[in-house]
Amino acid sequence: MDLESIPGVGEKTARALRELEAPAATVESGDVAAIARAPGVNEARAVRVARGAIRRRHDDASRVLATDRAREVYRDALDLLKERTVTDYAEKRLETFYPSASASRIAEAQTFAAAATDRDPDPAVLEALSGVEPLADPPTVRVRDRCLATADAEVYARAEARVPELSVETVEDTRDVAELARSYATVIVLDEEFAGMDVEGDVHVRPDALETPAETVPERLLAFFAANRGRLEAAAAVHEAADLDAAADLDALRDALSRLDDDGTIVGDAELERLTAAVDDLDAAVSTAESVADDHLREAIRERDVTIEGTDFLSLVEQGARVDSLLDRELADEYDTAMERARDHLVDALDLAPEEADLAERVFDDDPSFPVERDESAVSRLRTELAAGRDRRAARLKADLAADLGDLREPVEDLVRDALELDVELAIARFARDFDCVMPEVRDPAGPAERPDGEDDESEHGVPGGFRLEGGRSPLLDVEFEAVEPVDYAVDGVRLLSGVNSGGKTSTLDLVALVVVLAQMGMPVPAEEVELDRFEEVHYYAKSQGTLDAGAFEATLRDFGDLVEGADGRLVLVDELESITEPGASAKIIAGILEALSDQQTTAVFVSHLAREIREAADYDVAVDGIEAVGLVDGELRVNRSPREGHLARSTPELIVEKLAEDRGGGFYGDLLEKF
Ligand SMILES: Nc1ncnc2c1ncn2[C@@H]1O[C@H](COP(=O)(O)OP(=O)(O)OP(=O)(O)O)[C@@H](O)[C@H]1O
Repeated sequence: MDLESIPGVGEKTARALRELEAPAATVESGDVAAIARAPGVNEARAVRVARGAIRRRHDDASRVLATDRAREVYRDALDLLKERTVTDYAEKRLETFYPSASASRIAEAQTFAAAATDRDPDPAVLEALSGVEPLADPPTVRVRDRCLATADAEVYARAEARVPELSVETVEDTRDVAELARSYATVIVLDEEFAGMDVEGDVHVRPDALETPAETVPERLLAFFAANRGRLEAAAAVHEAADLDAAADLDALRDALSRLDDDGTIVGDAELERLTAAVDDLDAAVSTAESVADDHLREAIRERDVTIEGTDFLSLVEQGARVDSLLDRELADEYDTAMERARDHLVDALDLAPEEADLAERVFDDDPSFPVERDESAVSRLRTELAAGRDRRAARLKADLAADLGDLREPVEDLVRDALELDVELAIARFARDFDCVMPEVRDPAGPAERPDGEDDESEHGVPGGFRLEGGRSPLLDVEFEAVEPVDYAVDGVRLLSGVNSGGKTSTLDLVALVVVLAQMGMPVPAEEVELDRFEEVHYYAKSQGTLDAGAFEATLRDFGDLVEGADGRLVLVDELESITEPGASAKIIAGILEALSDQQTTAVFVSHLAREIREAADYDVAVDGIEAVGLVDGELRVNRSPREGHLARSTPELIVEKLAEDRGGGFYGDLLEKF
């Protein structure tokens, strides 16, 4: 696959991605953590790469978010979802969902989101998720008692690259190998031609050693699993709590992890522990054994009358003969007992096996002496034997464990990824529950032939183009979600939206934008029912803060000039454009924009307080909807939040004048009311 054909992937990123084990599959998987393992590719870039891969898959060059405010709404939508994740992974992964104008992309994302909303966001699962993170590669462990050897320069280079844990040595002949065998406990020769050589030491000829790293450097697997223990245990717990099918055998995984220490060494093997302790305690145990023997002898001597014959006494004095000979003769039995006790102590204290006990016997020889003396060379032999036993056992256990872990290595990648992906799904599920969402119906927009100008095209759903939402409630309002009043609104074509102050006009535009953006991301939307055309672009303009100076005004007019050019398939939402300049000019400008848009397949809502003036300035019959006040209650307006179609809502001042006129029975207020 040509990675550079992914939108946004240049030569440099492509090169980095090629370092991944399976570049094409990884990029396509959307697994942002896996993509971010490419050197120099951070998470933000990984998200862009994953999105680029989605775009390429769907041949989707759409740029739905056409204005700053539209992009803000997307950020808000994303935040609502991201707030409901547990893991960083899921936060990043959610960013791969973008509002698209591609039918197949929206359908794909909808399938994912629909399955996600069926998930149960059980607190136990969320709790377990808190420990899950993408698997990490621990730093390379250096193994110093083993080396690789080869006579071939190419093999040498390959070995260095593939097995950085071991030294790679160059050998020319068997003599060189023998030399290495004296410095390393194990030598692995990579060249076939050395097969059958007769060299002393632990030397193996294994031409496949580079292809079987689990055997060659079991330490690598052990270090990987040790470093990722917490994440793996958490991922296993997530699968159990969520009752998910696990990609790896969880019992086997737990068993393997229980045999592994955090530093990558083996634990839980009684024999290895015995041998390790025996080596460590050998010196202390021999000293204690000496004391045991000495104590016994001291006691025995103290209680004994020893008669020395004159000749013996003479030889003691004259020839410097040792008292040991006396000991031997006089206390032979006691000495034997003392030695036996010393040996027994050694065997007991070190928990020695029978063949080791034979070696231990020799630590205390039969030559009597007082105090008792160990045979250093026997101690050293025993130590060598025990250490060799320990190392052999450790190596075998490591190899066994590595074989078990080798079988788990790939499945655990899936295990962790599935747990992390579950977090993505649960965030969507929680979003859908928290805001009573529904899956919207995103329709193919009718082409010009199907929607002839000026005629209503009643589609098979009974609704013309544009959008129709029922019971929409925006989670972005400044009131508690429970207090948000549902809004129904359907728009086909170009509309002016009038309404009382603070009636909810801006909030309605926000709701429409949010619903459309979420819908085209493939996500559920906060409403009871929603149908919409698939929009090519969303142009949302927020209310400008005050009148613009000449330069900014010109720039804004240019924006709208561009907007009305080829506006087919666009959703245009504009909030109080009149605030950019003085009201008379504003009404004319808005009327002109509406005219231009009404000739096209555009869905537009312009919020304005100048609906009447705009209508007068326009040379076609501008459709006006209104958010109307139901009345004034205790000085506060009660409004119906759902815009009424074809209704110019009265303004707040008009409503207040009307109330005064009613209260006072006409008069000045009655005359004033006439003017509206
Ligand atoms: N659907 C709703 N449910 C509950 N409260 C709402 C709803 N819509 C709007 N509001 C409340 O009304 C306030 C004003 O809404 P908004 O700013 O949308 O009104 P507006 O008609 O655009 O006002 P203005 O004419 O002053 O620009 C919001 O801040 C919110 O508190």
